[in-house]
Order: sequence, then structure tokens, then C-alpha cells
Amino acid sequence: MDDSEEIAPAVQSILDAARERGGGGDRISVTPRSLPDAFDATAADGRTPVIAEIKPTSPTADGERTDDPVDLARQMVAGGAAALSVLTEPEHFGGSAATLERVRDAVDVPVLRKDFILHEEQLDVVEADVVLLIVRFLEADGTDDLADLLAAACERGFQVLVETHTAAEVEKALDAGADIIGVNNRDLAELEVDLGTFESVAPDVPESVTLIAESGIQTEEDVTRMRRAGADALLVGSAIMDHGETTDVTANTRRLTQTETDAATTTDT
Ligand SMILES: O=P(O)(O)OC[C@@H](O)[C@@H](O)c1c[nH]c2ccccc12
Repeated sequence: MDDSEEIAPAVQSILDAARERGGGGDRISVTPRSLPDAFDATAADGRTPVIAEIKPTSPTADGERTDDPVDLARQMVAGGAAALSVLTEPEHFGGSAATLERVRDAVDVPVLRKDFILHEEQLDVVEADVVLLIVRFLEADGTDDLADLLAAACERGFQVLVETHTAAEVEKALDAGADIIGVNNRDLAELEVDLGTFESVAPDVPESVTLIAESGIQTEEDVTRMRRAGADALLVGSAIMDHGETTDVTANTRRLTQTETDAATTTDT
């Protein structure tokens, strides 16, 4: 872990809980739905590739959404989402493996398991098409090494989204063999969002990598801004599924997936 910047207490609490969580049972073997193919198909259809996130609550959210995640998932797909992300972290995000399982059974698009995986056995909890590995959290003592965990995930059939926040972390992700990289606009030290993060880090990512802009994307302008900066896809939670229960999830998703952008998609070159 980079000691030059403290992480937020809420994030420390998430990590402490993650260390305590055990693994699943039997070793998982999954046949995944391809995430890059889903992005390509969406772009070919004239939509912006968006991963819509089901996050019942979070340390930065007000309140909790209690409506059925499967209904939310269907609404997101109806709004044109290329893929879904489901939080499985129980203590701070209101997620569960059972929710992910139900959602994945209900839709045809790839589903990302959003959790804080620190050890190989924590991969063996639930089948998903993609798992998240966060570079910053895999540098602390007592966690598995990023490259080892990435290889262990691939051996099980998972695709892996490696989350970064700085150019140095992108370098580490590439060295570990990542071919899908996310740049999180939310800083885990302050929990503040700055879309300039993606803009400054994206140029360091090779064309061959599938590149995802994560967090803080609210408006059509934000979508255009991230696509112009080179995002192949966007990961959006709060703007689609606010925590007030009154919002129209399909309309929110459609607004972002139908944003016109003149960004050259890197996938068809
Ligand atoms: O709700 P937002 O700002 O649209 O962000 C979604 C997603 O990027 C965010 O939830 C996230 C990004 N990386 C994470 C790691 C763990 C938990 C959550 C996240």
C-alpha cells in the first residue's frame, strides 16, 4: 500500500471487513459472457457502452434502495445497458452473492461482481462473468499478489476488470497482465470524484486494452467527456440508481446510453 496517502476511514473499514471474509466452497469454473464483445455489439448498435451498477447503498450514498435488484437489472437492460455490475459486499454496500446469482439468471448481458477480493479463495463465492480486482488494495501486507490473483481468476474462467487510479497503478495492472482496465475517478483517500483523473490517466493505457471510466458520471456531458478521453465504456451507479426510490431507472440508463458522441471508438480500428 502507498503510505503517502491515507485511505478514508470508511474504506479502511471496508478492507478490514474484507480481510475477515472467507472464501466459498468448491472451486468455481465459469463460462463467461464476453465483456468486450458486449461493448462492441452495443457500439455497433449506436449506443454508448455502459455498465450499470446495482448498489443498494454505499458509504457515500444517502439511504438504501430496497426494491428488487432483479427488477432494477431488467430496467437497466431495457435502457440499453451493455453490462451490469452487482455489489456483493454485504456490510457497507448492502450486496450479496445471492443477488448477483439471481440477476445473472435474469439477464443475458455480462455481469461484473463488485467486491473487495483480497485472496484467491474469495473468488470461489459465486459465478460471474467478470470480477473486480483493485490494484491499491492488493499492495497491503497479507493480501495476495495482483498478478497471482489475476491468473487465479482467469484459470477459473472469469474476465478481470483491474481498477486503477493513477498512472503508476496502470503500469502495475499492465505488468500483471490486465487486458481490461478501469480508472476510478473516485479517490479512495478522500472519496471525492474528479473526472479529470480519467483524462489524465487514459493516455497511458494502450489501445489494445479495454478501458473503462468509473464513478462520478452523471450527465450526458460527462459521458461525452469520458468518451472523448478514450473510454471504451463507462461504469455508472448513482446517476442511474439514485437512492430515493422514485427515479426511473430505464430512463436514466437510456439518457446515458443514447448520448451522442463523436469519440472514435477504439474497438473498431
Ligand atoms: O455511483 P458512481 O459514482 O456512478 O460509481 C459507480 C462505481 O464506479 C463505484 O461504485 C465503484 C468504483 N469502484 C468501486 C469499488 C468498490 C465499490 C464501488 C466502486
